[in-house]
Amino acid sequence: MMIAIGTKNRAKVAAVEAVFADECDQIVPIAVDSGVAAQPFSDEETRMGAIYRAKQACAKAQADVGIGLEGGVVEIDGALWVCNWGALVDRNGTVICAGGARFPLPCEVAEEVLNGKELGEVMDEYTGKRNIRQKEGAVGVFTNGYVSRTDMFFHIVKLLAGQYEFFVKTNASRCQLPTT
Ligand SMILES: O=P(O)(O)OP(=O)(O)OP(=O)(O)OC[C@H]1O[C@@H](n2cnc3c(O)ncnc32)[C@H](O)[C@@H]1O
Repeated sequence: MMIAIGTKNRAKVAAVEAVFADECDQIVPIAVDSGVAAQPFSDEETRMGAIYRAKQACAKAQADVGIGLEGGVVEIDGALWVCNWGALVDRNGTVICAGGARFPLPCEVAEEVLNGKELGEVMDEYTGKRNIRQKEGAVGVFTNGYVSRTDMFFHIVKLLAGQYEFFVKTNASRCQLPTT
């Protein structure tokens, strides 16, 4: 099985490799568009970005499975929270999604993002380090190193892998509520 990941971000690639390395022949990181804003601002936009990345990666690499991982922010009760989503697609049109960790951003970071800066850029300024988005991530910084961005995406990728295995094994139908 060949898996394409819709990113070259090392924190994301490491998470996919940790889950799938033993099970597939090839894992190919490939740069693709997310199809959404560089800084997604809702769960829906972030999830759509993950799906778009997964589909693009699968098609571009002619892989069996494509995986997309996307980070975004969402406003909850007057605060700005980081949200994370993942998607797995296959050549038959199967689409599996999973949401991951959420945590609130400190005021000074949230304000910069609300003023139009990307979180990755703000995190580099805040920490005085470079490329935090490919390393511990905001989650690593604000959990004092307890949970890295790779740990966080590792959990999402396991949710994707497990759901996909269950879906293939049981051919279970997934719920699609009628839209009003
Ligand atoms: O290379 P790609 O795959 O594009 O990864 P990215 O980190 O640049 O892009 P995402 O689409 O995952 O995230 C959207 C924006 O939010 C930022 N972001 C999200 N989660 C983050 C985290 O935990 N740490 C730092 N930046 C984060 C990220 O850097 C982007 O500016």
